[in-house]
Amino acid sequence: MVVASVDNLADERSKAQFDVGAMKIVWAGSKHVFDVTDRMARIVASDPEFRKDNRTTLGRKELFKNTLRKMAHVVKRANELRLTEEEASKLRFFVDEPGYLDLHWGMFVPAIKGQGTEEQQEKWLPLASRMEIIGCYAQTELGHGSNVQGLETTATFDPKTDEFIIHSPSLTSYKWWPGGLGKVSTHVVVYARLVSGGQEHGIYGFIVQLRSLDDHTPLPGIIIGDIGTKFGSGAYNTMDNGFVCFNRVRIPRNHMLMRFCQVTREGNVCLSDVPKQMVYGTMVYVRQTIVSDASWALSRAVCIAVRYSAIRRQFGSQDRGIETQVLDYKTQQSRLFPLLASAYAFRFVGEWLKWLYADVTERLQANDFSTLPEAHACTAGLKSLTTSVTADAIEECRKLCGGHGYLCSSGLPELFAVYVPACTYEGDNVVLLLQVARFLVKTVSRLAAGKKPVGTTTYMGNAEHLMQCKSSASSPEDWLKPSVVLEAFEARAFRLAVACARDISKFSTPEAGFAELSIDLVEAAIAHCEVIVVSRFIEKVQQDIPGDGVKEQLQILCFIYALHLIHKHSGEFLSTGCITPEQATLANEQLRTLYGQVRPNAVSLVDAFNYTDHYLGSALGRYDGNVYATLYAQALRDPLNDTVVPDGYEEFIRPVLKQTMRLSRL
Ligand SMILES: CCCCCCCC/C=C\CCC/C=C/C(=O)SCCNC(=O)CCNC(=O)[C@H](O)C(C)(C)COP(=O)(O)OP(=O)(O)OC[C@H]1O[C@@H](n2cnc3c(N)ncnc32)[C@H](O)[C@@H]1OP(=O)(O)O
Ligand SMILES: Cc1cc2nc3c(=O)[nH]c(=O)nc-3n(C[C@H](O)[C@H](O)[C@H](O)COP(=O)(O)OP(=O)(O)OC[C@H]3O[C@@H](n4cnc5c(N)ncnc54)[C@H](O)[C@@H]3O)c2cc1C
Repeated sequence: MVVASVDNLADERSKAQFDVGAMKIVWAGSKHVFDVTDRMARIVASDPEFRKDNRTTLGRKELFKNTLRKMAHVVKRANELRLTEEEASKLRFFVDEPGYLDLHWGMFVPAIKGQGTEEQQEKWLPLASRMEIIGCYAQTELGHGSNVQGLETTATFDPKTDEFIIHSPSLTSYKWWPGGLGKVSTHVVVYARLVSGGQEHGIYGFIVQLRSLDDHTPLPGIIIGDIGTKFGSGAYNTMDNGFVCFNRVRIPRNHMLMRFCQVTREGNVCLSDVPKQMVYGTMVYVRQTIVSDASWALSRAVCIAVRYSAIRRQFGSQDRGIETQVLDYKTQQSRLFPLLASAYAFRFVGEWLKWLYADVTERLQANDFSTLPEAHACTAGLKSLTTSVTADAIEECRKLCGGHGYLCSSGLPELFAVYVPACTYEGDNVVLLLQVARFLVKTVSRLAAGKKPVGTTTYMGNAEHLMQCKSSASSPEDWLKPSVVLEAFEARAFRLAVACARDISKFSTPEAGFAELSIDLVEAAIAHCEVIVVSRFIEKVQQDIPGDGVKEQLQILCFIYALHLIHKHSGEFLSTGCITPEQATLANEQLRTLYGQVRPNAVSLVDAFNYTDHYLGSALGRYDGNVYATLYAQALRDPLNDTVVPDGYEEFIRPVLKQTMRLSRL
């Protein structure tokens, strides 16, 4: 059935004022990445084994088995097609189903690469890459997640046998949450308190075998299982997040990951000459990948909401003529276009963070640890900012799709349920922002001592100016000047950080001040992270960007991103005196103009994400716009529509009707 809605998207596409193909390359990062991504997405989309439209209707056991089947198929296809690591990881990505492979490749392997000695890497990495063992990452316990130093699991060295004894001393010490642990993994990197010679030496990673490689039963001393059903239908329930209790489980000494700390045959603990925080390296790595993933999740939700908003018509017609596309309503634009702009902003900051991470890793390998605090602050802060915004944005996109957004066939409820734990895992977002705040307060106090700030805090070196400057914006157009925008963001962030540092010093101890002012500190941390995102976006749009009109569109999105934040945080921009109420009004006026400019390009800007209908998984976001027929077809496929008269009629409907009839006769 061809319906009028299909034409809507073709019309929209014909209005584009830029080269969509060139934008696709910018979004992907390079022609090479585009080609790989496109090919892998199509392989997944065309393979019936990777069907996912029934996920929300399956019970937990069926759902999990279905995931196991898909994961096995991923491994088989990757081998058959002789995929490179880059290709295989894209293939897994487009399968779009959380499963043990994510933790095996995303955390177990990186933990060994980052924390293992060369010898240990030589032993374990080939086993892991051939998938002769399946691994996961167990740090969190029932009683402690955020507070890593509070972990209770012990790894006690026994010099008599040259082994570590891994032990869970209490219920609260059971490992709890690790993905892949519950039912699948054969091995785990466990984080535990190292004890040797009766003394504690801090938290380190240990490789422990969990299950027999012959029949998959748990090894002696190990009690293990799944922690139970999680939020949402389908969603993260494809993953076997698990618990494990270790009852004095013995492992060879060389199963401790010893890159940064060695325990000798005699039980002596030798720390290498590196900061102890290097043990947290896997978290830094994963946080960096989570920032990149945020732009994918956000762009996916935005793609659905933009396309549907172009299809959906409400009101505005006289005598039953054609109604207005909801995308034309300014209120819809003001909710949707900042999210579209944020998707691009996060994509670029994610790419930059990848670069930063690679740069820091290179320095660490050369024993230069100077950039470690900044890498920690950037990954923690941007992970927090981008995941919080993305989770809220997915929910906003659901509302932007009206009632149909609430249907599982819109793809949005499941996307939200899968995505929202990103605000918690790899570090609770508030806890991580407090880490950024700690870094900022330190930077401010170093400034006072005459030290020059570097990296993303370089702007703070301009302290005197940032404390005094008043924005020069005197027309809406002035808000299109990068220097005007940047100055406002930098001044707000700096003034908030300085106020926190000043107020902390009024308390009896810095710790007391930090605890009492933590609400302000979190706001200062967000403001600093927004400086990073805005300045990276501005940097991006100042580069040469090939393709007709591509740069112009990105400039529009960049200013939408910045100006919507000024609007959102106007209280802070005003109270810190960075802008006046009149300038805030001018910024808003400019924002409205920019919405008008993005409007004709909106559908093409989401087409540039190059998502397949399989990946989107949404009746509302289909490329061809055939929304209503698809909604109807999917409704008919619902298990409840298998029969016309429902199961339960005889037992539960008929007696009620009969009873009602009896009553009405009385
Ligand atoms: C579909 C395909 C997907 C593919 C992607 C695959 C990836 C899979 C993605 C998702 C699946 C979900 C998997 C989830 C896994 C997990 O959740 S694992 C568990 C993660 N847990 C956490 O993140 C815990 C959070 N807590 C901490 O990180 C720390 O405890 C802390 C909050 C940072 C506090 O640490 P601590 O108490 O030791 O520290 P402080 O006293 O506050 O600080 C001491 C100094 O150390 C500095 N510091 C802290 N952390 C780091 C670090 N990571 N790197 C460098 N430096 C660090 C801190 O700033 C202090 O410095 P200072 O003294 O100079 O101020
Ligand atoms: C889907 C999912 C997958 C996961 N996968 C893994 C995995 O593979 N491996 C693994 O080891 N772990 C995993 N985790 C666990 C995850 O890392 C932790 O849940 C996370 O680190 C948060 O810790 P928590 O649960 O202890 O939260 P808590 O720290 O208990 O947080 C509870 C509340 O307290 C607040 N809070 C805590 N400390 C402070 C503070 N200092 N100041 C102010 N507020 C504070 C938080 O903001 C939050 O609001 C996973 C979790 C989820 C949800």
